[in-house]
This record gives sequence, C-alpha cells and structure tokens, in this order.
Amino acid sequence: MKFKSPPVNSLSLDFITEFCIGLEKLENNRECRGVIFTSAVPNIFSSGLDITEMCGKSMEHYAEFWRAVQEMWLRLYGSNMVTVAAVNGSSPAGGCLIALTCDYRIMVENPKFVIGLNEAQLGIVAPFWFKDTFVNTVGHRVAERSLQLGSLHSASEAHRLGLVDELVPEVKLQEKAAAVMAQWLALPDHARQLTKSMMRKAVLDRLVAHREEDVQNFVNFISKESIQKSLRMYMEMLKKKKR
Ligand SMILES: CCCCCCCCCC/C=C/CC(=O)SCCNC(=O)CCNC(=O)[C@H](O)C(C)(C)COP(=O)(O)OP(=O)(O)OC[C@H]1O[C@@H](n2cnc3c(N)ncnc32)[C@H](O)[C@@H]1OP(=O)(O)O
Repeated sequence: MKFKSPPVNSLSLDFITEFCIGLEKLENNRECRGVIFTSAVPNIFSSGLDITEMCGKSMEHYAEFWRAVQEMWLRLYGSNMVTVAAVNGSSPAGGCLIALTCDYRIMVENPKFVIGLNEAQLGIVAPFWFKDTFVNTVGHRVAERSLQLGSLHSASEAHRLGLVDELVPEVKLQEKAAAVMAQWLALPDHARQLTKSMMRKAVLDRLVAHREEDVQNFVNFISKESIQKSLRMYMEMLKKKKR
C-alpha cells in the first residue's frame, strides 16, 4: 500500500477512511497474506494526523475524526496479515504510529529523515494506546524519555533505540521489505496469527473497552482554547519555516 497524498501524506479523515477501506479489502482477500506500507511522496512517509482536522472544527467533527483514528489503529494493530513498514521518509507522530503498529519496520538510512512521537512538542499528549504501542516496541524507559521530550529521532538513533528494526540504503528498501515479508510468510499462518494476537490482545482490548471514553477525552482536550492556540501556533511555525 503506497501512501500518495501530497505534499506530506497527512492523515486527514479522507486519508484514514480510504486507508481503512483498503486494509479491510486486503484483510478479506484470502490470497493476501501480507502488506508492505510505503510512501509515494518523496522524503515523507507520513507527517502524522492532519492538524487541520483538529483545529477550528466542531466537537462533532473532532469525535468523528478520533473514531476514525482509533479504527485505523485497531484494524492495523489487530491485522491477521504480516505488516511491514518500509519507511522512506520522515514520520512524525501519527506517521510513526503507523510504523510502530506494523510487525516490522525498515527505514532508509538518510540522516535527514526523522521519526518519533513528538506530540509533547505540539503541546498535546499521545493517548494511552499510542504510548502502549510505543512501549511494546522499544520498552518502558526509552518510551518514557522519548514521549516526555517529544523526541524526533534520526534514522540511526531510531535504529539504536529499537524504534526501527533495520536501516537500508534507499535503493535497497523494496528488495529488503520483500525479503522480510517472505521470511515472515514462510511460517504457518495460524501459528503466527495466534502468536501475534497473544502479544497484542491486552493492548487492543484496552482501547475497545474504553473507546467512547477515549473519544470524549480527545474532544474535551482538543477543544480547549489553550490547546487550539498551541495547534494554531504550530501550524504558523510550519508555514513560516518555508519563507
Ligand atoms: C490526558 C489527556 C489525554 C487526552 C488525549 C488527547 C490526545 C491528543 C492526541 C493527538 C495526536 C496527534 C498526533 C499527530 O499526529 S499530530 C501531527 C504531528 N505532526 C507533526 O508534528 C509534523 C509536522 N510537519 C512537519 O514537521 C513537516 O511538515 C515535515 C513532515 C517534516 C515535512 O517538511 P517539509 O519541509 O517537507 O514540508 P512543510 O513543512 O513545508 O509542509 C508542507 C505543507 O504541509 C503542511 N503540513 C505539514 N504537516 C502537516 C500536518 N501534520 N497536518 C496538516 N498540515 C501539515 C504544512 O503546513 C505545509 O502547508 P503549506 O504548504 O500550506 O504551508
């Protein structure tokens, strides 16, 4: 699945809806046993949640958007397929979450590419299920420090921390992702799927059990004037950076 929503593959409501529909089709196709996620936009895997979906909109819109974000994560983290992220560009926040939610992450070894859960830098808080996914990948200590600082890690640092599993030159990315996929698909599906489910079930169940509460927390938090102000300032900062 190739993300192609220029300029930065931000995760808008439309993007997320298409992502979920595409994933569901693949999940229901008995001939499809694995998916590689990558980007068709140069230098960007995904810039994370589309900030304009969380700024200056109605409470109803925030709730609809957040349910879609939850749905995307539930489907991907709970997927029966082998999921490999071929990270060919920067991947902050929600973009990093997509990569973390896969079974395996391969990143291009470009010192300009960054990845991480940088929510704290925007004055927002990664919800518990972002945090759980991060902890399950890198462990508690690394996740705690990285989340509190809202760190964006270079590709080599991300590799050192275990945030990504492998680094490769750009020209080798697709070949490596295909090789990893072949390795994972060599196992019997039922054994791999039951093992994956055993490893991820508690974290998935936690969101399922608290889904509406999580929507309300998001809506209350994001609609605070202080948070709206932080998001507006962040968007301004992104625009100014270009001038
Ligand atoms: C206890 C209480 C619990 C409550 C729970 C509350 C939970 C709240 C959690 C909410 C979670 C949010 C997760 C997220 O994903 S937030 C998004 C974070 N994303 C970022 O910080 C990335 C921002 N973007 C960048 O750093 C850079 O754009 C880039 C990705 C490195 C690319 O840089 P580049 O120089 O190539 O491109 P530009 O910066 O010039 O961007 C091009 C245009 O795209 C616009 N843009 C960029 N990112 C976003 C985005 N995420 N959303 C919307 N728009 C984006 C940028 O403004 C430029 O627009 P312009 O062309 O109109 O100027």
